[in-house]
Amino acid sequence: MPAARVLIDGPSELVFDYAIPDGLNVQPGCRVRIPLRNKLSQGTVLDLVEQQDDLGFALRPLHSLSDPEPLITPNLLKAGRWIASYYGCSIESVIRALLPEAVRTEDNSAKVRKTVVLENEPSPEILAKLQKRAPKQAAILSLLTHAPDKKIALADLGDGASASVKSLAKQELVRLIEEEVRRDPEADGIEEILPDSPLPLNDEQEAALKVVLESLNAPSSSTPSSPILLHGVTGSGKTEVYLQAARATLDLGKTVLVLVPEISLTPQTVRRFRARFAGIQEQVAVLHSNLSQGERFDEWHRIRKGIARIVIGARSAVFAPLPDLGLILVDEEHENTYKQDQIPRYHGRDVAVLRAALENCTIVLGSATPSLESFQNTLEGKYKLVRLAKRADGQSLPLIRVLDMRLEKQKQKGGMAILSDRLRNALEQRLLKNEQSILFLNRRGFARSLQCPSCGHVCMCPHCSVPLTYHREDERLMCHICGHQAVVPRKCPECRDPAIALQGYGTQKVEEVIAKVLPQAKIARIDADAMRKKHALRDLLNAFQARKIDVLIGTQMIAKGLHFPNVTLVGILNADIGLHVPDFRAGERVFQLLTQVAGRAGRGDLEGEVIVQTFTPHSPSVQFARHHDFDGFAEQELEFRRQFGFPPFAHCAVLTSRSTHERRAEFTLQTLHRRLTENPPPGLMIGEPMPSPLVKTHGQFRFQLMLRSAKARPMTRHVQQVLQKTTLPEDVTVVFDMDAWSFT
Ligand SMILES: Nc1ncnc2c1ncn2[C@@H]1O[C@H](COP(=O)(O)OP(=O)(O)OP(=O)(O)O)[C@@H](O)[C@H]1O
Ligand SMILES: [Zn+2]
Ligand SMILES: [Zn+2]
Repeated sequence: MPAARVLIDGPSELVFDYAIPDGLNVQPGCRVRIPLRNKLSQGTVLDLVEQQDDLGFALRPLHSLSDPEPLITPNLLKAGRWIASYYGCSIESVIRALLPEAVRTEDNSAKVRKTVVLENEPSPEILAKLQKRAPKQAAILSLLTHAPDKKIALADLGDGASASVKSLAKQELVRLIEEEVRRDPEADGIEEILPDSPLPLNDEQEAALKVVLESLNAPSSSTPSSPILLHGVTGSGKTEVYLQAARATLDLGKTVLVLVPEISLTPQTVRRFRARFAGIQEQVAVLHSNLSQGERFDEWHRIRKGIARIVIGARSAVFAPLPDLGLILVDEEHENTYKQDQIPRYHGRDVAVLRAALENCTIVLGSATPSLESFQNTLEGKYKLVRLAKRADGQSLPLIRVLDMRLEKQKQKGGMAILSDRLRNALEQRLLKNEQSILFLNRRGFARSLQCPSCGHVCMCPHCSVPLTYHREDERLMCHICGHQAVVPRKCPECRDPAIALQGYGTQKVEEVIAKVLPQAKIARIDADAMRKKHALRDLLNAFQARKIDVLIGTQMIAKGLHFPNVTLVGILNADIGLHVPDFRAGERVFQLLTQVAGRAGRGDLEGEVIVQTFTPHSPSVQFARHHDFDGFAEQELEFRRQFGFPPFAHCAVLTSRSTHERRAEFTLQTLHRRLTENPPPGLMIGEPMPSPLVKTHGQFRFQLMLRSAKARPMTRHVQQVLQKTTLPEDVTVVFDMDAWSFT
């Protein structure tokens, strides 16, 4: 008689075996009710195990099944185990990701959503006090004051907001109510979508589709076909290839999973899927982050039953329980939003590749700027490479001009040098011709490097070839990889200019400047603040589409997948910023960003122009982007990565300790470092414990060290073993981030 090995819900990771009562069809992945101490609890069956005869006591029988069918399919359970061991996290945390809260809680029929309502406008004194003492509460209040109807769903405030809300409620500043919601996620202001039909493909698209179809039609008995990397320049019609591949998959009676970096930032992609499959609207499920619990529950079950046959969602949708999965599409596969920055810290694209292998289905990773990880996989023959080198509408890629802001700075004599004369003239011309412009402000990275405004010199680590980070508190420069330290130079080491200093300005400032030089222009701004209001982004993009706006100013948010035929000018104000952060992917990110942003120009009948303002005009990221030369960039960047032992030639993980108590956080990491170096697996490179670039956030001090190894598993295992053997002080949290994408 097999017994059921059950993982009990809850943070304590309890796993117990239970006997299976006669007549109960219990399988791995089933949700069950079990007796625990004196009450009934819920859990998930991880495995069926042989009951041992010599236990000396009888196992307690489990009580009942919560759902007659296993909620986690065998393949997803396998993926879950892989994630737990690869990323070094608990299987419980992975099950949480696999089964959304809405699906795990038993009473999911509730059609209510917990909503936070502003009860009393906070006085400036209270706000100031909160900003110091409880910044999270202050942030919630400021969100509420700007929200429509002064209310926001609790779920939209993100993980861990409950405590802050509770405390705000105690101060009678907010109220938590349960709001009735409609269960139709579409009912909420989605505009009418006109159906469209497939476009005749051009030769390149045809060839790309053929590769996908070959994989789709491969007999299921054969070995799984390799993942396909679709490298298509901006505007080359990748989406059309996705759409036709999706259609072919449905025709085979199979289902389709579409992953996008973020639903709200890729409205046009979502809209095109809806439009193409409009006749079978109910077959498309879009997993927004703002679904209520009830909606999420409904969608999840619609997917599991095979009613929804196309699922579009961000990272976590990789766990959507689609039956008969035939095709996974990962759009903008290079995007770092695919990496989850909370436990379990999985990478959505990598899990998608794993899932495709387990389900023996086709997977396409698409991008105009593929990650070097994926690209290297094509060079090693693990992935197939398919290319779309031309724009679908026959237009050429936009002309990119690089403007040396060091000269501009001299001309403008000590000013902030936000807008060059060249860019200003170009904007004026567009206004005269009634064409539109996008101005892009790079805001990545708060941890600033030191750059000379006169000659563009950046202070670099002599050992690691990454920029040194400036620590204001103690006026030091520090390398976050090896620990090298230097004093802040009084003069630029290159040109002797004493003005070497931090630069930084925001979208608001840009808006001011533009309004001054182009008083007649209609200007709008998209940034994190503007995004907060529901539908604000969509409304703004619609207004831009309708040409009610001349100049759109924005940050990273406008870099992705937008298609506006009347945009003929894109200005990139400060191409450098992201270049000088202490992150070996900095160059890659800047290249991606410049290419993607430039790709927003000239997507209609009119030719596009891109002006890139930079203090380092000769940096490879800028130059290769300017020449639309992905291969050139990849070759040089891969050489650098290989030489210094960075991904894709090694796995890179970060171990972080944090505490409100600075010394204890530091001491803990030093202890861990000592133990890690005691008998490391061969090939493991262990960095020095260092303050994080963001040393103090949310009142916590953070220290980190970087680990690298060509082999992933031995590294994760070694760290887990050391962590298990080490008793951490109560007020210190230690986080292990495998395949880290953020080093701040
Ligand atoms: N075969 C085709 N014939 C005519 N027009 C096409 C064809 N394929 C795509 N297009 C059009 O070309 C434009 C750009 O295509 P699409 O947005 O799919 O490109 P993309 O590669 O996804 O771009 P990006 O990476 O920049 O988001 C769209 O307006 C699309 O309708
Ligand atoms: Zn200088
Ligand atoms: Zn260094």
